Amino acid sequence: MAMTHNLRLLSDAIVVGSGTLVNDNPGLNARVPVVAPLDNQPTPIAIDPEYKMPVTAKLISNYHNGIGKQPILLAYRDSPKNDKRLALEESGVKVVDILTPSTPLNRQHFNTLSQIFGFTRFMVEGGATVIKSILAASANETSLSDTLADTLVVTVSPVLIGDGVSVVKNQPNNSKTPNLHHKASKVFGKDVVFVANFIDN
Ligand SMILES: NC(=O)C1=CN([C@@H]2O[C@H](COP(=O)(O)OP(=O)(O)OC[C@H]3O[C@@H](n4cnc5c(N)ncnc54)[C@H](OP(=O)(O)O)[C@@H]3O)[C@@H](O)[C@H]2O)C=CC1
Ligand SMILES: Nc1nc(O)c(N)c(N[C@@H]2O[C@H](COP(=O)(O)O)[C@@H](O)[C@H]2O)n1
Repeated sequence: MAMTHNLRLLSDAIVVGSGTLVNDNPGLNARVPVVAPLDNQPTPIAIDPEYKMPVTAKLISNYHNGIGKQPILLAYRDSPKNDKRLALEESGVKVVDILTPSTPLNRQHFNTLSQIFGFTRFMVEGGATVIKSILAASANETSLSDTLADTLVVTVSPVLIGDGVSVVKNQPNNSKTPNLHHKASKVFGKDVVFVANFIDN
């Protein structure tokens, strides 16, 4: 986890899907091991078009406690301005309507976030659904200079969890599996971390 927190510190924004948000209630701030200064914290971004984020979410309390940046929630264009959305906005969540139903996360979404907020370094933490769409978008890019994602970091822990979660199976239609170039492997405690770059198909 120390490595994860250092990666967070190197990022402008940390992206997770609503599944991770609801299951884990993550903080997504950089704690290395103590909380890094607010100016250096990444902005948490939740892809949460159904407004599943509870107003008690750690992302929100971290913001109010000065240990995390203002959280951003990505919703659909023309999303309803319903009571839940208003409650989240009143709690301090910045809602950005840039998603389109049935459209996986893609370069355009990141370009828009860069234009609005000036982010250039995104770290996509999970979960499987979001990572699958990033891998698919990266595999379908035409050249290395265009690749949406540039680095994949995989941690393998010595824990058996049954079938686990497949990241590249059941990719969206017409998408390829990205080509990867092994960059480095390192043991951290009991975990092995693999780092790979995306290369041209
Ligand atoms: N081991 C690790 O390092 C990590 C593990 N995880 C684990 O992953 C699990 C969650 O994974 P998973 O269930 O796949 O969920 P995700 O966290 O990937 O979230 C998926 C949800 O995000 C929303 N979403 C994603 N892309 C789009 C899009 N383009 N447009 C609209 N909505 C979108 C949808 O929300 P909706 O359905 O609300 O419309 C979708 O169901 C958690 O249990 C967590 O513990 C997570 C992070 C790291
Ligand atoms: N990127 C990443 N690498 C790991 O090795 C991990 N174990 C995780 N875990 C995810 O981090 C989230 C919790 O964050 P906070 O500690 O609450 O800030 C949670 O979503 C885990 O799934 N991520």
